[in-house]
This record gives sequence, C-alpha cells and structure tokens, in this order.
Amino acid sequence: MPTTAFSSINFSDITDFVVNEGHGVKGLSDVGLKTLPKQYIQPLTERITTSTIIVDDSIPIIDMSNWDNDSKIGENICDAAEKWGFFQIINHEIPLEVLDNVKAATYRFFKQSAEEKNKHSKDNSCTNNVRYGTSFTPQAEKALEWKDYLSLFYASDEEAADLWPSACRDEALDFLRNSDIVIKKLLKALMKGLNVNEIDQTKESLLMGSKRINLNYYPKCPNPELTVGVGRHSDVSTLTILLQDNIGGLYVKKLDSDAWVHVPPIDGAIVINVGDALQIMSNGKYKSIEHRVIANGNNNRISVPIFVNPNPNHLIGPLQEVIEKNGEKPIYKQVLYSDYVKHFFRKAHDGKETIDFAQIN
Ligand SMILES: COc1cc(/C=C/C(=O)SCCNC(=O)CCNC(=O)[C@H](O)C(C)(C)COP(=O)(O)OP(=O)(O)OC[C@H]2O[C@@H](n3cnc4c(N)ncnc43)[C@H](O)[C@@H]2OP(=O)(O)O)ccc1O
Ligand SMILES: O=C(O)CCC(=O)C(=O)O
Ligand SMILES: [Fe+2]
Repeated sequence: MPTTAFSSINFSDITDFVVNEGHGVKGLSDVGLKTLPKQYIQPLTERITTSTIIVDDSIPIIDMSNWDNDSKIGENICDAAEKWGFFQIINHEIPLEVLDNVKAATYRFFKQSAEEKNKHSKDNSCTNNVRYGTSFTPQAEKALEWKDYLSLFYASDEEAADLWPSACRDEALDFLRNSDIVIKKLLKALMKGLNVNEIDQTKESLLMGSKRINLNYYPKCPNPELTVGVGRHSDVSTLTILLQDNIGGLYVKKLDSDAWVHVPPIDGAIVINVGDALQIMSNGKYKSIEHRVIANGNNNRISVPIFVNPNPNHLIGPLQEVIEKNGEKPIYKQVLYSDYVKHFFRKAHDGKETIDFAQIN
C-alpha cells in the first residue's frame, strides 16, 4: 500500500506522489481513484477516436516454423517491414514458458512497495542502466501518460547479476537470451532484402550492438478515454521484439493514411516492429511506424519490449550497400546513435518527429 494516505493526496501533490515518491500510476490505481487527475488529461488531438480506427485490415502474421526450407518467409518479413513496419510472428521457437515467466516477473516487480521500486528511479539508481519510472519524460510532457516502467539496459551478465532487481532479473535475462536466434533470423532476412548478404561483426554491432528490455505496467485507469497509455511515437531501435499480454490496446498507424489498426493479442505470438535506426539504415525502405497504447478502464495490462539497437557509439546512416548497389540517393545523414537516442528521450512523445534529427534537409 502507498505510504501516503489517499485522503492526503490533493491534485497538486499528484506529480510528487506518482513521479517523485515512486508510487507510479499503479499507486493511484491501487487507491481506487475515481476521477482522472488533470495532469493526465490529453489534448483531444492525442486521444484515439473510433472514427480513425479501421477494423477491416490488420498487420501480417508470419509463421516462422518452416524457416529452414521456405525462402518465402524471409520475403514476407521484408514485405511486412516495407508495407506495415509491424508484424506478428508465431512458431518463433522462444519457449512459451520463457514468455510466461517474464510476464509473471513483470507483475512481481510492480507489486512491490513504492519504496522498493523507487530504489531504481533516475535519482536513486546507482546506475544509468537500470531505471524505474512513470510516463515517458514527465519533465518535458504537457500531459502525463498512464504507464509505469522498468528499463534495463543490457551491458553484461555480471552487471545484470549485480544491479538488476532480483524480482525480475533472471526472467528478463532469459527472455533476452532466448530471443537472440529469432532476432538474427529477422535481421538476416531484412538485410537480404537490402542486398546485404553477409552480417559480419561490424554489421552485427551496428544492427544489434546493444539491447534494452523494458517492463511496462499499465494499471486500470479511471476515465481511460481522456488519457493515453503511451502516446504516438516510433521506436528508436533497429527492431523491437514486443511481448504483450491478452488485454489488447496497442494501435499501429496504417502507412500513408490517418487510420489506426489494432494489434490483436495472439497467445504465444511476438509483435515485431521496425525502429527508426533501421528506417535510416535502409534509406527509408523499411518503415518505423507510429504506434500508441490506449488506457484501459477495466483491466491492468503489461507488455515487455526488447529494443534491439545499434551500439551507442556507432554512426548510423543509410548503409553503403543500399546506396552503392541499389544506386540510391541518401535521404538521411550519418548521426551518432547515442545522440539520436538522447534527442528522443529529452522530449515528449511526438509521433515521427525524432527522425527529423537525421533527415537531410
Ligand atoms: C520509457 O518509455 C518509453 C520508452 C521507449 C523506448 C523506445 C526505444 O526505442 S528504447 C531504445 C533505446 N536505445 C538505447 O538504449 C540505445 C543505447 N543507449 C544509449 O545510447 C544510452 O544509454 C542513452 C539512452 C542515450 C543514455 O545515455 P546517457 O549517457 O546515460 O545519457 P543520459 O544523459 O543519462 O540520458 C539522456 C536523457 O535520456 C533520459 N533517459 C535515459 N535512459 C532512459 C530510459 N531508459 N527511459 C527514459 N528516459 C531515459 C535521461 O533521463 C536523459 O534525460 P534528461 O532530461 O535527464 O537529460 C518508447 C516508448 C516509451 O513510452
Ligand atoms: O505496450 C505496448 O504494447 C507497446 C509499448 C511501446 O510502444 C514501447 O514501449 O515502445
Ligand atoms: Fe514503442
């Protein structure tokens, strides 16, 4: 239970209670708040409306089971990355037990007291690689988002053993380890689609030289129609490997339209999306698509994305092969990946605007 009595929280203390004391939005939800605090009310333009949702279309579902014998699977992956930037994979060989365990570990971490979780906040954590927080960048946001998170940057097994919270450490590491084979298959197919036939060590470090796993917790929300779980954004990763539970609420923007498409939960499936780094490296061929998560008035929801990223010290830009072999004119410049990510983290979610940072004017 929160250490601050509910009766003593007034609206001006909300940010203090949620952000600074580390109760998160889960703390607000747990005390049975009946009305959404004004800090969470999003402008109308940021709320999803039924008129913009289309139900007669959906992102592709790709069955990976015959990967070794069917080259069509690789082609379907490239096609989905070009036309949707999002797809789901089934029969991906990540054991279902690993997925169930990391979901249980997410609940276990967030069930802890605010005091325990807040040991990992930006101000209290002894490392930048472990961060518990709420919303996205509260200090830069006009309206807060209804989500708490734990973000774990993977540096080494030793560091994780020492610094990651024990409530979820082993399960998060297990999900990371078990996702490696499928990540390599996806990147191999996507590179082939760009005429890059070999992923040597340098390319591997460029494409997947760092990984971050986030545990996201979206508690039940009063007045979910007035706020968002996560606002419109694209990921800054190369690829994101997203595990969602069975509640639903993730929406993806359909390419070249203003329509939004729901990503239906499928038992055992993993959602894959292209991030900005891959859009840049592919010179715009693969699309890093805007997505958002709605808040839910009836259920808690969790999700566990693994962000597969370039090594932060790499310069990223359109791949040489894409420019030379395919004879394309680069539409993005070379930028230091850690500068790109810092730019993303220092502002509120703003749709696809982060990529302007790398655009050639
Ligand atoms: C949280 O809700 C989210 C998250 C997302 C994430 C989507 C992604 O695609 S994450 C992929 C991220 N990529 C990497 O992690 C690449 C490798 N990492 C790095 O390059 C660096 O670790 C770094 C992230 C750039 C941080 O470097 P550092 O030198 O430590 O720089 P700082 O000055 O400490 O941080 C810069 C700035 O970012 C804020 N920040 C850092 N880490 C996080 C984090 N995990 N979550 C949120 N914010 C973070 C930090 O506070 C600094 O801001 P200031 O205002 O304090 O200057 C998608 C959607 C979501 O809702
Ligand atoms: O919760 C989800 O389904 C998606 C979360 C997301 O987009 C993110 O963490 O980047
Ligand atoms: Fe995302």
